[in-house]
Amino acid sequence: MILLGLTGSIGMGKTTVATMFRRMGVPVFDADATVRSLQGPGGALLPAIEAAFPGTTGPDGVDRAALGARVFGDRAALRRLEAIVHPAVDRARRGFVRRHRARPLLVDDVPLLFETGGDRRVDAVLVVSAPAWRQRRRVLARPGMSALRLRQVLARQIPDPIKRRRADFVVDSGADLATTRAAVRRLVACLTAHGVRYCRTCAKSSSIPKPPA
Ligand SMILES: CC(C)(COP(=O)(O)OP(=O)(O)OC[C@H]1O[C@@H](n2cnc3c(N)ncnc32)[C@H](O)[C@@H]1O)[C@@H](O)C(=O)NCCC(=O)NCCS
Ligand SMILES: Nc1ncnc2c1ncn2[C@@H]1O[C@H](COP(=O)(O)OP(=O)(O)OP(=O)(O)O)[C@@H](O)[C@H]1O
Repeated sequence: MILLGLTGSIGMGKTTVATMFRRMGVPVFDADATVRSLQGPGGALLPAIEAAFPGTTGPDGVDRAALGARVFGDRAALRRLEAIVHPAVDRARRGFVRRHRARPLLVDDVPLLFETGGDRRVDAVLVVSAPAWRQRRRVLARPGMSALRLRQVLARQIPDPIKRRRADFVVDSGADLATTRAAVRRLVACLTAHGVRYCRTCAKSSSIPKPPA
């Protein structure tokens, strides 16, 4: 079984590509959704988070703005939060892998895969990437998003060119959805038929798209 890490910077199309994998029958573990459910109403992590960061949880779960204000900009506090959140996400992921262990390919969708060292636990990494101007246009079209907030998020993420360099595979999401879907389909077919090592060679010879870093 191959565990493929799926990542990409904000607005690059990672969620869209994760949906494409699901529709092709590939099980996808959604790390972000897992965090949200563990931190949501009645979530298993609420007592530990309240103990470490008093006043940041309530009947609706974690107050993300309040918790963000406590941890972003304070490295030690963020590490304390991660020490609560990440082991629980790892447990949920191990359960997901166990449930689907008979499948040839699983996807681990983690927005901060490289930032949190998750690339070490997967067999290969797929980065979804588009030109920066297109990313910016997509993100700024979202309600409540501003140029300042985009700058702040980008400052906390490893830059896209470095992600692409570190990736085994890159899917270009800069063109239309059909082109991206075709690239995902080629990757699924190659990985399930031949495995990671062979597909890395395919990617280099460009039958699976890997734009230059
Ligand atoms: C502090 C929280 C509640 C703030 O939530 P909020 O919805 O306001 O922001 P969101 O999660 O969308 O993060 C905004 C941006 O901050 C950055 N960021 C979030 N968590 C981290 C982190 N652990 N390390 C570095 N950057 C981070 C990302 O670039 C992200 O795009 C939330 O980010 C959180 O619980 N983070 C810690 C858990 C974690 O590491 N999650 C991600 C990986 S599993
Ligand atoms: N070829 C393409 N591939 C992927 N997404 C595309 C493409 N063309 C247009 N889009 C659009 O770009 C947007 C990408 O948003 P998406 O939520 O998938 O990104 P994301 O990387 O998950 O973002 P975030 O990290 O902020 O959650 C969607 O609205 C999607 O429809």
